[in-house]
Amino acid sequence: MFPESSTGYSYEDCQSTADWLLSQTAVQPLVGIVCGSGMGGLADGLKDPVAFNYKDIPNFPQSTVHGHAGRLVFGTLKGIPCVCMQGRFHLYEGYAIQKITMPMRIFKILGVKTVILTNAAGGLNQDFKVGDIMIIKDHLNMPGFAGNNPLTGPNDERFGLRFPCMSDAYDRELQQLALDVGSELGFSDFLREGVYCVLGGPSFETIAECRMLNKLGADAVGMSTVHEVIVARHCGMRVFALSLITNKAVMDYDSEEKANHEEVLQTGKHRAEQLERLVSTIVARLEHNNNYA
Ligand SMILES: O=P(O)(O)O[C@H]1O[C@H](CO)[C@@H](O)[C@H]1O
Ligand SMILES: Nc1nc2[nH]cnc2c(=O)[nH]1
Repeated sequence: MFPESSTGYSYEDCQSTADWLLSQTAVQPLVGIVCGSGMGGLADGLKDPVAFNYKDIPNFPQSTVHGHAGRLVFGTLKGIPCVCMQGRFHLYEGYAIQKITMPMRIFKILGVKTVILTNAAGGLNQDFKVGDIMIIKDHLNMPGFAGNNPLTGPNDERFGLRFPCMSDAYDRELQQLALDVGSELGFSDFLREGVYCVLGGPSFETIAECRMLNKLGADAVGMSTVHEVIVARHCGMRVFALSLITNKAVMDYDSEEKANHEEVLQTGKHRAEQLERLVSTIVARLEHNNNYA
């Protein structure tokens, strides 16, 4: 059903990519950050950055989506060594799901303990507003229901278990930390919690689909993150993830609104500064609590 499902990268392929990166930079990252659509500015906060274009990194896929620069940036955030993906990969770009998620395994081999993922998402929860930041507490993996899971194929125990648990995918301590940090920064008015649903994309949802997803318990919908979370948890990294609500999912046949990628990128720009402060303060507190792992 998924012809490329066994053509993911081997442990040795991932190791050689990680070794190549470590031979080019002195930064040994403890935190890995993934920038969502229009949120590449998160990487601009890194001190003493060393950046690699994806096209120059052995085995790395290429970014093809506007708003995803396609660079891996190493540096420090408030003194903590970090690596940041300025651009991620999506199913709709045509990559096998194992390729989309391969950077998580590179993170693991590089020594990353905590992964922070961000995404742009449509708000299904009727209480959400454009510009809200939703702390992800759980997910609905729609491609996974259809058998497209990034762990499909032979399992290499050096990465993790054949049947990893996902009921604790989103670290509860980190969710609380984010709420605390958000409140201290005065962000409580636009900080939410909820369930993220991933679809394959690239078409946005119909009205009937949005209504269905909302009934199923999803608060936000997007086309990423969940695959990365599954692979990150499989290999034992802690995960924190958030969605920027860039548009309201259209739920009403009288609505004139139409989802579009330009609005998604614009909302990212508007919230860029607050997102950067939220993420960098969370990273700084990781050190304070000594809770990378
Ligand atoms: O999830 P990220 O990468 O933030 O991007 C989101 O924004 C794009 C649609 O505008 C889709 O790729 C969707 O997944
Ligand atoms: N699937 C999906 N992805 C998005 N990314 C940003 N907004 C949306 C949306 O409304 N739907």
